[in-house]
Amino acid sequence: MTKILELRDLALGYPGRTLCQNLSFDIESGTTLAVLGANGSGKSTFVKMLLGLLPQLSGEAHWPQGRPREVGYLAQMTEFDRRFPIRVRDLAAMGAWRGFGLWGGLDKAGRRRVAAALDEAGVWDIADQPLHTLSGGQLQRTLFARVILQDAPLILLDEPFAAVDQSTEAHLLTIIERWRDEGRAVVLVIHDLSSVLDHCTHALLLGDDTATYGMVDDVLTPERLVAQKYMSESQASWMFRKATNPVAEELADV
Ligand SMILES: Nc1ncnc2c1ncn2[C@@H]1O[C@H](COP(=O)(O)OP(=O)(O)OP(=O)(O)O)[C@@H](O)[C@H]1O
Repeated sequence: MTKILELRDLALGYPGRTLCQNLSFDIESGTTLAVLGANGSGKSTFVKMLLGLLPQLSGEAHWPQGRPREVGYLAQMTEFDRRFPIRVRDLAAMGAWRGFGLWGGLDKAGRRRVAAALDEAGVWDIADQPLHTLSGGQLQRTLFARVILQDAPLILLDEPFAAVDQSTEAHLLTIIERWRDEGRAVVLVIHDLSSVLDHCTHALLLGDDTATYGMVDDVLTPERLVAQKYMSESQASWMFRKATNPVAEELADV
């Protein structure tokens, strides 16, 4: 595994408002980091800091291999204006703009890459549809195709499953797993604990002025989730009974 980013004693927030501090860990290639926490705990702030849109309040963020030319990014869907008058294939192709420049056109190889990304994301059949006609799930798949085309070593996804159904979520999770298998690092803000337990390697749990980082199974214990007010005791006992009891899981799937 290669270190992509080293965070040391980092404090996050805004002038006059610290959200969390003492963040010290590495983000490495071939890992999937789930960022969890209650609303307002600073998850999007953390992602925006990684993206370089916000400075940290203090501490250091160091890129041992140099800052990558491209960081893949998917913003929260609520930040996206789908009235933009372009088609599915044009939005996806924006992920490959470095290959053809801001004002240039795609060559044959570029068009093939766009088609392959749309196909992998499951939106090839609607490639010519304008954005305003898409459902939430179709738009999210198109945005995933754009991230595929960014071909970045670090990929940041802010609530990628917020407006999608179960089968779309399962499909998008396979793309995230491929990214990890290819040695990319994926950081995703996510609320669904069962997806975190099944698909992520590491977790960062943000709470009131606290942050816990580690392997998923070490961080997401029922006791900690309750202590950090992420869920109530009854929710935690239901959740973990389901996650650790295969018979209950099978019954839940019927
Ligand atoms: N530009 C800003 N200036 C000052 N405070 C901000 C700014 N942007 C966000 N905040 C505050 O910082 C806190 C954390 O916001 P953030 O969006 O990172 O939370 P979050 O964990 O992603 O929340 P959610 O789950 O609701 O998306 C919130 O209280 C928010 O109001």
